[in-house]
Amino acid sequence: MHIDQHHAGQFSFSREALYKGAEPLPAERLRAERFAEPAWERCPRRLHLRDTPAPASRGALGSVDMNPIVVVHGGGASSISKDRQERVRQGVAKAATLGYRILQEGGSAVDAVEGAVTILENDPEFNAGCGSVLNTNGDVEMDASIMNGKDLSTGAVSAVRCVANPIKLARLVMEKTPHCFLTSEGAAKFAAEMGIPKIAVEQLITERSKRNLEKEKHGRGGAQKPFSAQNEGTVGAVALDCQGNLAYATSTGGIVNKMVGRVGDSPCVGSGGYADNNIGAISTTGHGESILKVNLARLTLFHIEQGKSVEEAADLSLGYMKSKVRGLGGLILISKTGDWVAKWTSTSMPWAAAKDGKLHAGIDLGEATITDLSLP
Ligand SMILES: NC(=O)C[C@H](N)C(=O)O
Repeated sequence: MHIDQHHAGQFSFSREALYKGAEPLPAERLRAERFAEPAWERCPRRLHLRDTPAPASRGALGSVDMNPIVVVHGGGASSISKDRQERVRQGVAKAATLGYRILQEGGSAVDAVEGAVTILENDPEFNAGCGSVLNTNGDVEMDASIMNGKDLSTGAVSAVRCVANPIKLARLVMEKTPHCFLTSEGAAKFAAEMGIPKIAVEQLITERSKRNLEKEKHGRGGAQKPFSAQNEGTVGAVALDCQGNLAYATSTGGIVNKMVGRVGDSPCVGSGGYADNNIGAISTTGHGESILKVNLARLTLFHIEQGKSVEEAADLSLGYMKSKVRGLGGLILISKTGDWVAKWTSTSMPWAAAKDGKLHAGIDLGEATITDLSLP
């Protein structure tokens, strides 16, 4: 099943309009405002965008001209069955490629992570958007968050049901409200105000998620395991744009057979992800309750601040979560200098990274392929 969702910004409100009851601004104008500056200002020295070189003064800015990078994950997992592996591989590759293309075309890190996560939410192989796991009532309740490392602005939603792309709603919370986090009915009401189409929850439910709920309820004696085979597939992305801005996005259906109203780590900034241009950007996955207890995302960035490499920081925080609360998971991380890593303590974690025209990807430990990015 595939859901075609109009861009959430089709009919958006400006912040002022939202609070003064004014007319909505057409998406075209909002987009025009966002991309008002010349292409070279958005992506200096990416001269394939426009042949006019940037004035010399632009080059004096310290934070511009970074090599763009996008890294995505498709969730820490116990194992991924052979028949799904190829589809999962293609899903993360497609998301990383699209995110990278957004950056190459002058989009921001926030645009890239939103775009990449939207692709994964629309892919029923992953536990986010269409394909989300089911709660104990057989219903979908989704969590998502996004953060802009430039100014630490952040938006999150939890327990949302009838939207195709929770990550787009999280971005609207970030950009169109004075708040950071909306939940349940409040989030649904806001989605309606933003013109996001309401969809039937059945459109998000797949046969696989129904089977997984049955397995979890009956096949395992009804007990919730800390991180079972059915709890895979949360999605996330981190990006560094050519102006040196970092961002993260994470989206999930949570864990199978969860209690109604359970909120995991993914929408909680500091646990499900974090982005700060002065440090790095990270998106996490795994057993949500464990991730929340150790604030996995911010803990990892703390190690970077202490001078650790991206590998060391990932090993330290994932190791701490394992030893302290016996929690398994994974993460993707880009430092402000453009070092990146994908690491996990679960059995596997599908991931893909796009940088320098190359696509790196893998699922299992020790597996990494490098291919040329197929860009138009
Ligand atoms: N697969 C996952 O990453 C699950 C997610 N962290 C949650 O607990 O909600």
